[in-house]
Amino acid sequence: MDTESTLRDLCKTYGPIITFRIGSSTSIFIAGHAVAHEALIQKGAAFSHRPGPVTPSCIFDNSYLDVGSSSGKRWTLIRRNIASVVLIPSRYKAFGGARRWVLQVLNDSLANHVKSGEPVPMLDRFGYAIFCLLLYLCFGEALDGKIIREIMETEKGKLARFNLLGVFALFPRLGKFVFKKNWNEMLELRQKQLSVLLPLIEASRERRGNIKQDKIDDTSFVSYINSLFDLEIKEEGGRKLANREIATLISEVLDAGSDTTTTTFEWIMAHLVKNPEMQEKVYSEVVGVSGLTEEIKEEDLEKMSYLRGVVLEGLRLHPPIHFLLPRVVTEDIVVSGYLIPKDARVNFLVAEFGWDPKVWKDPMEFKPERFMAGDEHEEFDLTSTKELKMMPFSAGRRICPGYGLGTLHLEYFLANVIRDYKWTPVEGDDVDMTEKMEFACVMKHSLKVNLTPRIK
Ligand code: HEM
Repeated sequence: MDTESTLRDLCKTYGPIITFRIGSSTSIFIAGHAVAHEALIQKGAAFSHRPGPVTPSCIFDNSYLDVGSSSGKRWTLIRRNIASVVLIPSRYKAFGGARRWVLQVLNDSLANHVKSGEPVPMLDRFGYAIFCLLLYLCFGEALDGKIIREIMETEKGKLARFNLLGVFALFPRLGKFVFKKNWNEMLELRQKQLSVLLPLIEASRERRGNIKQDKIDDTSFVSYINSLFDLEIKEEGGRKLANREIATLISEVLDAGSDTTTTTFEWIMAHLVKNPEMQEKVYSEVVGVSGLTEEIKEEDLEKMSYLRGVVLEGLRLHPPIHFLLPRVVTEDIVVSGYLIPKDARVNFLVAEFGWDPKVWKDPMEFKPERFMAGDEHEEFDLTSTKELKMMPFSAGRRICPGYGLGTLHLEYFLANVIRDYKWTPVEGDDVDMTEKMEFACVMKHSLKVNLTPRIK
């Protein structure tokens, strides 16, 4: 039995909050909706510090970014900045040109598969497309395919060793001694990462030259890198970020936005392949709103309530992240009657919230209708401000800054690929829904499907 299901069972037996004490350190896991809502939304300010590295790359550089947020300042600055680029809908919608380009990249690769008659490995195809898109968001331009592959390879290599990062951060000397081979592999990956990213950053910096800050209003297109060039670190005399630090931050967005979106997409496609009638419903809705061949616009997606239900249901049943980035409380606080002592590490059983039978009827079934008109979850609020029912993007001050962008990407690509192709299982393949925990919770056996173009 794995740690997560053990924790789930303990919560079922002993209540919504489980405390472990080892020596002087306290770890707390929260599974109750009301407790989590109060902790993250009402008392979120007390949960503001994070121990250990904030991102995988932080353990490499002894820089401003390295700080495990002991003052919270690093996080606040970086967090506000990323939010200013990806959280404002009118601003991320301005990346429409990039989405169209990536859709073309995806379509070309799917068309090649159809020609070859081979089943399509979904994770790989869609994963590459999302990477292209995130790199566009970071650099403000379409990068060369070879460079994209190189960056993707190093980021994947780092994420594959994600579990060891905590060890290196908490026990730097011992960790590097005991896991010497892994540490050397990580250093090699960091070198590779820098060798690709630094020249790109340098070229962007040169291009930007003396141009003053982009006119930032709600609708302007702001690439992430330009927002980083403009950041000033007040605590260090107003200095600007160094190129290595910028590489780290770009890598953070790539890691946070790629596997999460790709994995959710794969799970959703798996359900739609298993349930062809649901796939046909999505198809009819998309064609009804956008027509058979016209471009699917962002405003069209807002009219597709079944598609939205499919995406929310995918996020509920298969949240890619099962534990949040760890928190430490800054003062003794009482949450829903439970005392959480200062310095306790707190985490949340993310998946458990979406699977709770007290909140969700038939929680383990994939039912997009539960989010549609007439259902009690019709007005579902992904940010959990009023009530917490599930939290695939977390909740409160630290909610994923990419939640709007992530759902838009899922809706946009699903609408397009389902309108263009009928997706069917490979003969003899049952579509295995077994989970496997990596950086994200992925399908143990990656989805392979056959595609038939809808319009010949
Ligand atoms: C389906 C897609 C996605 C899911 C399910 C998801 C989920 C999450 C979760 C659970 C967290 C942890 C929050 C916490 O600890 O409270 C997180 C953090 C983060 N996500 Fe996402 N995410 C997605 C897509 C994206 C995208 C597209 C981007 C950016 C382009 C992004 C950027 C980030 C960043 C930068 C953080 C760290 C925030 C911080 O340090 O406070 N995510 N995400």
